[in-house]
Amino acid sequence: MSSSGRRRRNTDVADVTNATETVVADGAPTTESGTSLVTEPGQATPVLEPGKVPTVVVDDVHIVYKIHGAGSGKGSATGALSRLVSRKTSPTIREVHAVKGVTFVAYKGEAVGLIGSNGSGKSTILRAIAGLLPPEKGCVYTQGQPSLLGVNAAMMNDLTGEKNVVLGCLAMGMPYAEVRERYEGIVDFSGINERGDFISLPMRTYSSGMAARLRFSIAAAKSHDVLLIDEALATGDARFQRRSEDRIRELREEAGTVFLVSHNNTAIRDTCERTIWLESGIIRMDGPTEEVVDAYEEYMGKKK
Ligand SMILES: Nc1ncnc2c1ncn2[C@@H]1O[C@H](COP(=O)(O)OP(=O)(O)OP(=O)(O)O)[C@@H](O)[C@H]1O
Repeated sequence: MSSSGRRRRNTDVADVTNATETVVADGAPTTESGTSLVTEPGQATPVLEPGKVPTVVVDDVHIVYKIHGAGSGKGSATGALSRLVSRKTSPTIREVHAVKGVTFVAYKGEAVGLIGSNGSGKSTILRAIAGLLPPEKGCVYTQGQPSLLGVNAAMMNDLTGEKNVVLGCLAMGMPYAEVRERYEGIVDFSGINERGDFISLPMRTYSSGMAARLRFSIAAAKSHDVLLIDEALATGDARFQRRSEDRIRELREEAGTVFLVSHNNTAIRDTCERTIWLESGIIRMDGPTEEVVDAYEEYMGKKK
């Protein structure tokens, strides 16, 4: 496996194994079957861990956003004058190096929390795992098709909740007969109809919490090899959060891997046994949730 280049691949476990075998060949521990990996914090290459099945391998990933037209002074008279004088026709491109050499491996049946202060790169790494952002350098390997569930995930605001449930399920590849079968369950889980027939109203009439609940309910209706959740739990009320946490546990038992990005440390503690702490695009800590969240809370306390 090459760990450089602007590439992202979806591979099966066998491909992941083959890919990582090359990387770990020089002295890193491998399993007998060679099918699983371990990552140690700050380590540059993913390493195999015995007896586990890898579902996501993030290998020295760098993500750089390029912002076009972000040159200083753009739009102002002085900016225009300086462009005229310097004869520059195109405005400057600015780069934000959001993720800087992140390496880790996630396994089947794991729920992994992603924490860190604002702008630390959590959502960016999630989008890279989902295949929505190409790495500037490094590779992401995944088992199956990862599904990203974010509070901003696209829903058709002018369509009713009902239509969005059907479209969302079809978009996840569910056959129409199964959508009809699961429809009631999804609406019940979301609790949208608890205070009236809201499901027949356009999504634009929903509060952000209601919309997030419906999104979660649609995504959670299907088993995913890799489910990526960005803050969805933070917006629901306490009862819905408990229900979502239970569902996340079930999804993990159905053989998937769940990633949860959240500023709600209680949700992270209750849902994930492993947590990765990112700061300024770099992994600061990766380990058991209790240890990592304790260290993060101490860091945030000190920062105040
Ligand atoms: N579309 C974008 N274009 C340019 N820069 C971006 C874009 N999205 C994010 N960034 C930058 O990348 C960095 C990481 O952002 P990201 O959203 O991944 O952080 P985060 O840890 O999820 O933050 P938060 O906790 O506030 O949601 C930040 O510096 C941010 O300004």
